[in-house]
Amino acid sequence: MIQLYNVSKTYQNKVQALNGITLHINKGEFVFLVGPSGAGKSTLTKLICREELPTHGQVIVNGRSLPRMKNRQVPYLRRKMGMVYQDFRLIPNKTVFENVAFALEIIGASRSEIRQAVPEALRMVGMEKKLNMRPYQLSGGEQQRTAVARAIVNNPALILADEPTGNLDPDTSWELMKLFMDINSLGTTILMATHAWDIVDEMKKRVVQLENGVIVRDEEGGVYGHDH
Ligand SMILES: Nc1ncnc2c1ncn2[C@@H]1O[C@H](COP(=O)(O)OP(=O)(O)OP(=O)(O)O)[C@@H](O)[C@H]1O
Repeated sequence: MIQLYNVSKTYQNKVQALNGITLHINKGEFVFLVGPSGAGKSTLTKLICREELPTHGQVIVNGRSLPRMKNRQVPYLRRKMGMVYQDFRLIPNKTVFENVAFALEIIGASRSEIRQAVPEALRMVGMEKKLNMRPYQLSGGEQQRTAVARAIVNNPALILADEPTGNLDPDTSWELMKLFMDINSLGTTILMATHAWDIVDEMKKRVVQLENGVIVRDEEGGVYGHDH
């Protein structure tokens, strides 16, 4: 599903964020991306959703080469992926329902598709009773659940999550992780950058560790590591 070959990324200010990364992720995997701040985790996720382009190397997602992809094809790539961020990124003046529906509206879904898919996604994350509330009326955990509903409403093959529990307390973080596990068990591939070492240690999934822009460990059933 995701193949990176010898990928490097140097930003315009000459900071080299990634240096010769080769990584393959298969359909259905759950992969944690760990490593100290500045190691290159966010940069890696940005290359996979083509928010950034590599300076060198190849990035292939769903069989398509992203560096070669034309800008106008990017929306089609993004339809097959859902993104979840640390800061939720909900639209403040839209309700829970409208936030999730918006992900479908921008890809031209019909009203009947929206009426069917949005309540389904909200049920999956346990937000079906709060569909008329706005983000400021919700707890952090509820906001992130809404963001997860928005990420899954289009049935994506892949979810990219960048520190999704970074703003949540431990109990809420665990509830969210259970939700990600449920989504993964239905076949969705998940790549999650995180500093939540206790969650990584407990879940025993594949762990890819970055340090200074290189992969220093790639381990099935791994733990977070020693830098915490
Ligand atoms: N848009 C940018 N322009 C210039 N440098 C950047 C940019 N984005 C990231 N960097 C630099 O690239 C390096 C890797 O950053 P990145 O955000 O990928 O790390 P990270 O592992 O996600 O860190 P954190 O855990 O703190 O989120 C850092 O040195 C960072 O300052």
